[in-house]
Amino acid sequence: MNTKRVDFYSKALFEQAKSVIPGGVNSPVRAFSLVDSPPVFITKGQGSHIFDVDGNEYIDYICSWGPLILGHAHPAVEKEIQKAVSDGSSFGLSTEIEVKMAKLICEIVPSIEMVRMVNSGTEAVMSALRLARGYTKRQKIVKFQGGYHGHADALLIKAGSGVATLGLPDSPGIPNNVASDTITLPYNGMESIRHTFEQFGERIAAVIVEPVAGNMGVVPPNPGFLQGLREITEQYRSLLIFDEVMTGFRVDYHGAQSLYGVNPDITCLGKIIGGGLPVGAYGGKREIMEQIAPAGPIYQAGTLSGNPLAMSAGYKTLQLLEKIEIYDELERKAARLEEGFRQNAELTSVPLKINRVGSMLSTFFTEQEVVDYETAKSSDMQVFKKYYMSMLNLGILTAPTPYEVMFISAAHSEEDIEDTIKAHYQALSNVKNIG
Ligand SMILES: Cc1ncc(COP(=O)(O)O)c(C=O)c1O
Ligand SMILES: N[C@H](C=O)CCC(=O)O
Repeated sequence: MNTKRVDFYSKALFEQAKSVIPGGVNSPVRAFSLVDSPPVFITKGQGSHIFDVDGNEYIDYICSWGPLILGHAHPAVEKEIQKAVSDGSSFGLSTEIEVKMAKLICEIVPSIEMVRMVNSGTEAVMSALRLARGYTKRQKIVKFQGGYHGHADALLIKAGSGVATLGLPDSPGIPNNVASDTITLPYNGMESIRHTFEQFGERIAAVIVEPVAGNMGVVPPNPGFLQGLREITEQYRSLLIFDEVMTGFRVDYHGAQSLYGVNPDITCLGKIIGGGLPVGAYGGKREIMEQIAPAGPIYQAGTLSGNPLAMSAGYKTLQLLEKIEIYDELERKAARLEEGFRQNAELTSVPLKINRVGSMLSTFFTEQEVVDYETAKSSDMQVFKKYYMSMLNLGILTAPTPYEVMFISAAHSEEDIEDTIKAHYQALSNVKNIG
């Protein structure tokens, strides 16, 4: 671990970047704006560790915001990508690996009978909404406050992730008529869902939900919440869309839908299924999926969709994840991290709530249980900033906002976990000024 972190080159690069890239970054969460620090500029990742242009080394819990469940530069995944690229990087035509990938996803994810590959989670969700609206011939969509589903117009409303981090209201540029068809409700708030369906049920095309919320920090579904959504959508013949872009192959090999025993009509995937390359997918019941062109009339297309490099990296990743021990190991390491963090909070008397589902973990500086966006927002930002910079200076890289997740990967070693717990103790002590 680092003893003294320098950020000279990161600072200089950020200054250059700001003159040619809006805000100096290609995605807002990378700007580190909340923690008043220049962002780290990365040179390479290896296993659980990542290195920046200033020569700092960190234990990485961002893991590319979720895809790297096997860690950076996994040798078998790297080999598949190299093998694929030597035959050409894109054809814009069909390949065998796309068929293998689709078959594998249909085998693994319980509710998926057919799947269409796209290039990002945003695209997957955007296409799933069009499909839901086209299939049901209804307009309205229900989403949850603090839920993030990418940056499609219809869903960039009361969103989590970078939108919450920057404290932005709903984004300018979204047509009023689009926004007016999106209903936002509190996560885990079954009462308000019932009420909404009583009012608008016949006009609701779909409810979209992160089955474990991960873009306001981790917020697990209350017992019965997902089942409740399934029942009410069936009752009103609306579709239930699980956005498993983050949770798919992360909280369970078969997805959150298997973990909680609820089958949605449509599932959105991304992140892990690309093995670190750009990807997305949406899939579901045959009857619904066959509405997509050219099988049906609902149009959706993509020059790079099913890209052979992304398919090869993703296919190999899913094959490697099939070993049940991987998820047991992830659970064990994440549970140890949670336990260490709890002990540190007790020892330092820092109010801390920890939410965790499998290898997704979040900490909130609050006394309140975090069950939705309102309670997530009770996390003390000043404390977070101080804590965050201490962790970074101690060589632990986590998301620079409480509205994201710590991802534990198969590459994190016992030593990494113990080092992180020690750093956490030091960071909490700094917060209390007792260290
Ligand atoms: C749950 C969820 N859905 C959708 C997205 C959008 O995916 P992408 O960033 O690949 O467009 C993300 C992450 O960004 C996500 O966490
Ligand atoms: N929370 C986002 C996805 O999960 C983080 C990735 C991004 O927006 O850059």
